[in-house]
Amino acid sequence: MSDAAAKPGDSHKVARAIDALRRGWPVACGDAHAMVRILAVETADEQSLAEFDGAKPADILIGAGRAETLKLANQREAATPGAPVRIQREAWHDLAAAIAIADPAFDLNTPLKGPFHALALPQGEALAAALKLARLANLLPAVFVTEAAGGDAVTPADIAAYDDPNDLAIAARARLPVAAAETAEIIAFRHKADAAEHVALLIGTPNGKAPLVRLHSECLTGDVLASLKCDCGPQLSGAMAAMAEQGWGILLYLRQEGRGIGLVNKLRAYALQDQGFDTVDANTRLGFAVDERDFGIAAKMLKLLGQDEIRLLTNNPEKVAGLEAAGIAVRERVEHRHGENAHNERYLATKRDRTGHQL
Ligand SMILES: Nc1nc2c(ncn2[C@@H]2O[C@H](COP(=O)(O)OP(=O)(O)OP(=O)(O)O)[C@@H](O)[C@H]2O)c(=O)[nH]1
Ligand SMILES: [Zn+2]
Repeated sequence: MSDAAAKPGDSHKVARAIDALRRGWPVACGDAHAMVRILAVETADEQSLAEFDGAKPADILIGAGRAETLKLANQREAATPGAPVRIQREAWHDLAAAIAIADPAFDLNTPLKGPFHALALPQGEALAAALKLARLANLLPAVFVTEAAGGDAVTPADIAAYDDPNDLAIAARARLPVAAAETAEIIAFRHKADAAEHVALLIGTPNGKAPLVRLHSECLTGDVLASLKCDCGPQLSGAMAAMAEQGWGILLYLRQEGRGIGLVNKLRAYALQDQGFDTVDANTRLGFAVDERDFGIAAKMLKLLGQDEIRLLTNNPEKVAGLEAAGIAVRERVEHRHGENAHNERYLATKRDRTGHQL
């Protein structure tokens, strides 16, 4: 098997695998212990599935949160919404049926009948890595899966190392006067594996004190379109105003759209919210964790800026814990409430009641 020779944490292989999944091409994933081949359900077509299936139809791998909606219990780690659940493919599971298993959008119109049979997961590590690969590709965590006999594969170790915050570096910086503050500097960061460029906006002038910091996760709908479904737009401008007023602050604009599930999946979550599910249940019904973000990236950005003691504008204790775990001392949590309206009332109530936000 050639992966014994490959260097661990091979980001080229992961990048190629992500690209392949998005294009609807099969990918081999695993190591010397267990290896599988996968094909993303969302990007498969009749022909690619027929080629992939071979003599025995490939099974379907989904996230445990989605499996719960389908009334499927996982044998392992059923409590983790993102854990893999392997469904035995039955004769009636054609591509359309597989898409209905993967995507909850049509659950209410065409309830899935089942019964579904979950299989044991002897290749658990390879299967968990396969689902992480689909998530890194911003696809639904749902893939066709079949055993692979060996050959060149992307390994769980490659995938685990792929989004390592230590691979982040400052790429460019320039003065950027903004409406909130004429004295400001923008700094762009690049990650060797990821095309998404994170940004820091330094507002005002360092004064030797712990800066006021805001971790803002990208929200195209809120930041650009002024969506009323969330509080992101007003929180963004509110953070810049607070920093300008204090004379020294750092806004981190993190390219973690939709709490890390990507724009398309966030809009799928919105469609589920139109059906009555809240923001937490919408994420888990899609097979994602409630929050897929990794605040290690933000911590690394702060360290590259020479700041390891901060005051944080947030209502989310997970942000404080995530930064502290990554070596940033959060000296103070500063409440950050902005932009409540009739459309985001339920969203904010869900944050307060179900995700521990201090609202
Ligand atoms: N998946 C998903 N993401 C959402 C939803 N609504 C907003 N978001 C995303 O949530 C992120 C905004 O989170 P933040 O502003 O960091 O808010 P927070 O984690 O609640 O914490 P604070 O605002 O700091 O208290 C953005 O990436 C949005 O795109 C939703 O219903 N589903
Ligand atoms: Zn938003």
